[in-house]
Amino acid sequence: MRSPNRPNPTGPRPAAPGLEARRRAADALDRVLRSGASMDEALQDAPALEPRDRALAFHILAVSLRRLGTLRTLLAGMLERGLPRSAPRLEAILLTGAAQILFMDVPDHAAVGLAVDLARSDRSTGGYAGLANAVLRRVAREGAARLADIDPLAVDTPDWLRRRWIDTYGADTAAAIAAIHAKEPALDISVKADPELWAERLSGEVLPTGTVRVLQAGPIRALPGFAEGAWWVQDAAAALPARLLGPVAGLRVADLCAAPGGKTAQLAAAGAQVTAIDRSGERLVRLKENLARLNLAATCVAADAATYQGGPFDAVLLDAPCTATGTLRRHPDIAWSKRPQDIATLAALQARLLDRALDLVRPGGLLVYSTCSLEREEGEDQIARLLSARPDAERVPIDAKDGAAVAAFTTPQGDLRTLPCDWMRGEPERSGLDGFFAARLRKRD
Ligand SMILES: C[S@@+](CC[C@H](N)C(=O)[O-])C[C@H]1O[C@@H](n2cnc3c(N)ncnc32)[C@H](O)[C@@H]1O
Repeated sequence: MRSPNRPNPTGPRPAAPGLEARRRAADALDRVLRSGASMDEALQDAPALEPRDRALAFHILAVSLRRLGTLRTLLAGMLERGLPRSAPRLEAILLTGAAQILFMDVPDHAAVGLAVDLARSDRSTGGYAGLANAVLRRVAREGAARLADIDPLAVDTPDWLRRRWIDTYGADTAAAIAAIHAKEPALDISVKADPELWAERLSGEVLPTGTVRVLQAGPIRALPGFAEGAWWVQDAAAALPARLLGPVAGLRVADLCAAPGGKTAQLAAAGAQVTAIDRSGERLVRLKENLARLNLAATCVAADAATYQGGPFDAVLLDAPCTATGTLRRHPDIAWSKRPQDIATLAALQARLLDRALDLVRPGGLLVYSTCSLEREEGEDQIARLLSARPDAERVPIDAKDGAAVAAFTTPQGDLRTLPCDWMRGEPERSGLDGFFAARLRKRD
């Protein structure tokens, strides 16, 4: 590994090991921050990387976004003249370098050396390689101590979200949500059968709701059981809404916003005849690939669910598009890409979808509505509106019959609400789950 002090040799040198993963992480961070791309979008267009390098690039990107406010505060205190305007990409190199030094298991000299190589290799940042070297060496020397003066809860959540969460859930819970966001979440998977066996094979544990939680995962496709389709990736909270439909074997079930198909897979694995509908043809391709790997079947339809003509169905699941503010543990980019006004736009779409979803249920059939949002407008308020507007809908409260672990998340109204800071189980890495809302309704006969 090159030391950051070594003189720059003339002529082309072979790329240092790990440089490509760092380049990809810095490029992706730059895209997320400057053009609002999602983490997946920012990483997917790039030419193929070795799975290990891709996993590393993803990890560096996720940590940089998770601790963005902390890293920016720290760097601002070390850049006497601020960031050079002529080299905006330098910020991404410094952020990803500092993230590796402070929050990842990367030797300081490797993180500094590779960031300097990266700066040098790009025309716009080449002139600032010395600055990158000096700043990141300072981060390595002083960063950990300076972290003590930065309140991650104040800087790593955008103001508008933090204020909303304090209003809705209270200051202590908002602080607990922000604290769990600082930690990397475990890999959660849903298994087709035999969770105990897969927990053992993957050195994981079975959670009270049946999800298997794996702490040391590495590249997902290389894990036992992936290629043979024994399981799929699904957060423990995301696995709950489909279960609220109860036994579905032999029932005709519509999954209205289905892609990439986590809930479709649950319903199909439980024996339902599933019609999986999604507006995005591209995402439906992923759903079909996922079902093929899992050897599960569903009828797939590319359509706008708000105007879809079909059914009636015995049961409908509407996992509506939302701001996804409950998923910041896994998608920290959302904190920085969503805007307050997105809530009203999505809430209007959710209301239309919910009305149509109820139309598609046969009299006496069940409808489950869910979103992975912490915002009331996308959860509790939607159901209050539907129940007051539609006399043909009644709530079927979630209770102990749904299992004690699920019933633990029930609201006073009988809906389900999980928060990222729920399920604190010792170490933060073993704790938490996505923030979800779900309600179960019956269409009156
Ligand atoms: C939260 S994701 C669904 C996740 C999925 N249920 C799962 O468990 O894997 C929302 C999905 O809604 C789709 N969508 C958005 N608007 C839609 C509409 N009007 N009709 C149908 N699908 C829509 C998006 O393409 C996206 O795939």
